[in-house]
Amino acid sequence: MRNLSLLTDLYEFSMANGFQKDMLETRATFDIFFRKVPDQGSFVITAGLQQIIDALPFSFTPEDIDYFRSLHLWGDDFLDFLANFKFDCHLRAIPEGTPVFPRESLMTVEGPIAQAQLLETLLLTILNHESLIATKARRITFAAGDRPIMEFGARRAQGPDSAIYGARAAVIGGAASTSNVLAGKLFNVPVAGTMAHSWIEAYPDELTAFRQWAKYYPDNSALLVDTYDVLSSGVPNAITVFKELRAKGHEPVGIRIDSGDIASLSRQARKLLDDAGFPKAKITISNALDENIIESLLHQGAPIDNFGVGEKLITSSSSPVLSGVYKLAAIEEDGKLIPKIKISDSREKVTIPGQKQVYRLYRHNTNDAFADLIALIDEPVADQHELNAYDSNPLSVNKVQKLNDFDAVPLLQPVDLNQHASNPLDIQTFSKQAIAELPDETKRLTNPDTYHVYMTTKLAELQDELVNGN
Ligand SMILES: Nc1ncnc2c1ncn2[C@@H]1O[C@H](COP(=O)(O)OP(=O)(O)OP(=O)(O)O)[C@@H](O)[C@H]1O
Ligand SMILES: O=P(O)(O)OC[C@H]1O[C@H](OP(=O)(O)OP(=O)(O)O)[C@H](O)[C@@H]1O
Ligand SMILES: O=C(O)c1cccnc1
Repeated sequence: MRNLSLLTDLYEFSMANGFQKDMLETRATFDIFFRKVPDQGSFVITAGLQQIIDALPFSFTPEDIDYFRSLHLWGDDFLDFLANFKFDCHLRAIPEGTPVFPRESLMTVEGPIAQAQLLETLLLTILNHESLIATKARRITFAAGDRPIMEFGARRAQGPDSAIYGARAAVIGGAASTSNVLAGKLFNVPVAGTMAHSWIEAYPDELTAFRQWAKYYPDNSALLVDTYDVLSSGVPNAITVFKELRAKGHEPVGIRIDSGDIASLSRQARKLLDDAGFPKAKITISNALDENIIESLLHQGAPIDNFGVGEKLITSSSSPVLSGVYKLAAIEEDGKLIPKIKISDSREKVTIPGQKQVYRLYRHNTNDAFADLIALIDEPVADQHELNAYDSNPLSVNKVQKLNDFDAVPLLQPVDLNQHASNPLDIQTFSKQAIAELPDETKRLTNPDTYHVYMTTKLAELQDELVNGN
């Protein structure tokens, strides 16, 4: 694992330098949350916790300290502090794969303020990226239904890290496999793929190219049929090779189409394959696919079995930013954590103060989640079945709601920095279960219904008090 301790903005060090002088032992709590869901969806799939665990505890090497010294920004006392500090931050996080909603904390950091401040950029870059791609993958796999999505994006990702961790996040969000071999090795997820046009172009003709492929991969013969002409050349040549394979006792896998009008080509290719006696040969489609094109193709009745999805998934190109933020929620005074708030010009940006817990509320004795609730950490929410709740969205008109007959399950859990990494496919399974618990109206891709995130009365009053008292 690379040392990512310096992957932070300069101002974090500048602040830590001052904190080290003014409040060395003072502890603080920071929250990570976001305000807007990409693609106007209703929820984000959280991902990236494992990479944060891998990057911690952070520390600085003698070379790092030499580099800091060369900047001539800070004195020896701060450089000694950086060289010698013992990591003492405690993280709580909502597990990877969980659907999460605006304004609720996905992660909290509690620790000496100079250390906790230094974590901001690193935690955000990891969580924002992986959660963004897991969320996009969830949208794409939702559109595809039970048809597998192969993640094909490495070549179009914004650099190697986005390709590698994006592939992991794509699997968390629902992709069945990745074409990225390094991601396959690092995260123990399935790798899969077909062939490129270069394979076909390299041989004297398409039939020879298909035959050679079938010779080397008799049981993995997904042939790319659109190099010359799908219907007059690609599919007929594939059928010829499929017949030869079957004569030798191998069942062909199928074809891939990567251009043209996919609905019409897949329909005609299906008929040719069926008529030739290959109803089980699968049709894989690729070419700048996303959830909208996939929905449209399926709506057009295109007989597609698998989708290969690259650039629009790995870059989340339609909505390429998840703006998770890191905000101070409490700071120690006289041995107690005192809630803090950020009030800004825009009501939307007022933060929720204090050390908190996030609960998923289920209708009593069911797995039907209907809302989330943010509470102060020491409120006994899990024992209650009735309460007055305040919408955490400052723009909401129906501020107060009476909630009753619910079970509350806490979502933020302590993070063990030594915890064993889970397989992304297991996280995917967990994620699907957690999504299944949400109301169907909140899951549709277009104009999903709002899933409410409430605050307890105590928390709402605290927020009001701090807004009015400042
Ligand atoms: N029937 C269809 N309905 C909706 N979208 C389609 C359909 N057929 C293809 N598409 C999508 O339309 C977009 C453009 O397709 P087109 O074949 O013109 O792509 P292209 O990139 O120009 O082709 P090529 O890869 O040959 O250069 C792609 O994103 C493709 O997935
Ligand atoms: O379109 P994506 O969703 O990113 O899927 C991956 C693309 O990568 C390959 O294209 P290639 O690099 O050969 O370029 P092409 O667009 O000319 O096919 C493949 O044939 C897909 O079209
Ligand atoms: O295996 C494939 O078919 C593949 C892999 C990456 C990009 N495009 C296609």
